[in-house]
Amino acid sequence: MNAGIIPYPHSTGNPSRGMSFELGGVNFSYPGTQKTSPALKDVSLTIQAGQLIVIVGSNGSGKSTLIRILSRLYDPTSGTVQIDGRPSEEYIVSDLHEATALLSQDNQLYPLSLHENIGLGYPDKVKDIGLVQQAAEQGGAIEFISKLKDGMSTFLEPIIQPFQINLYRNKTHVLYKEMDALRKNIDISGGERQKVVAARSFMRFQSGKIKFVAVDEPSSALDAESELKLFENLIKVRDGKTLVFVTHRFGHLTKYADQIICMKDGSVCEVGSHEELFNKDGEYPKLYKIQASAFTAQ
Ligand SMILES: Nc1ncnc2c1ncn2[C@@H]1O[C@H](COP(=O)(O)OP(=O)(O)OP(=O)(O)O)[C@@H](O)[C@H]1O
Repeated sequence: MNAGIIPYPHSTGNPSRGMSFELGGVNFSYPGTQKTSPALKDVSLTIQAGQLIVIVGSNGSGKSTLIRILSRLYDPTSGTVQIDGRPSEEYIVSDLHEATALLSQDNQLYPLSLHENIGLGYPDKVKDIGLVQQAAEQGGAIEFISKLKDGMSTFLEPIIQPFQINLYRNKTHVLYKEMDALRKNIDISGGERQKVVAARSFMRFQSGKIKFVAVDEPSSALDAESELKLFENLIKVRDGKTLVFVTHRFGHLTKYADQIICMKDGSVCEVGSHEELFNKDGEYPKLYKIQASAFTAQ
């Protein structure tokens, strides 16, 4: 990856409205991949600052890869990416990452309390109980956290291995009871993990540095109602941010979108609003109708 020297945000573009993107003829193959066709093929598109974009398409069509290029986790194999009107490689990569909140299935939780896991989104304010609580609510995590005996203080995945070696056969040892309690880790579900990570993103928003929010398929872990709530809460704080959402669920998301980007086999096959795309004989109405029929079929 090319490391630039220009800080972000920069006076070019209008970062106060969110990050803008312009992709020209982007091709991308994963390093060392066995696949003969690239993950992205000749992708050209424009995302204006502050827009709400929804990316749809069938499995393997390149949605997550596009998000990774926009988030500058990878540079294209060929083609150009402009951010706020400048080649993306001119910027300091860590600055771009600091201005980006990426919410995906890959997100990590740490062996810390739930409070700390959320507060880490904005370390300067980790001790601000009210702010962390608010982020937990916005991420949709507060409901399940309030049902835990220790609430926000619940510790996730404690690392006990190094301490238990001399204890596990000695049940009378004074520390055995402590160790036994620790061993009963709080194991939270995939959807609950996603909500904690979402809460951490809302905490990051408090820093005022986030200009681009990418949400990659929370629906694989979140139920429909939780996804809708997360989406509504993101909409409430979207001011000054560009929001890109990848989803397999159509409806509320796609109807709100300024632009829907529909992908097929690594290429962008259609771009437009729900109304524009729905009335054409293309991939979008096909995917939409397949999904609708799954709910209406007897
Ligand atoms: N880390 C990786 N290494 C190699 N190939 C990858 C990697 N991630 C994705 N691919 C390949 O790149 C192509 C596009 O994948 P991508 O994950 O972007 O699709 P997607 O539209 O997000 O799919 P899905 O809806 O299944 O999540 C696929 O052929 C996939 O197998």
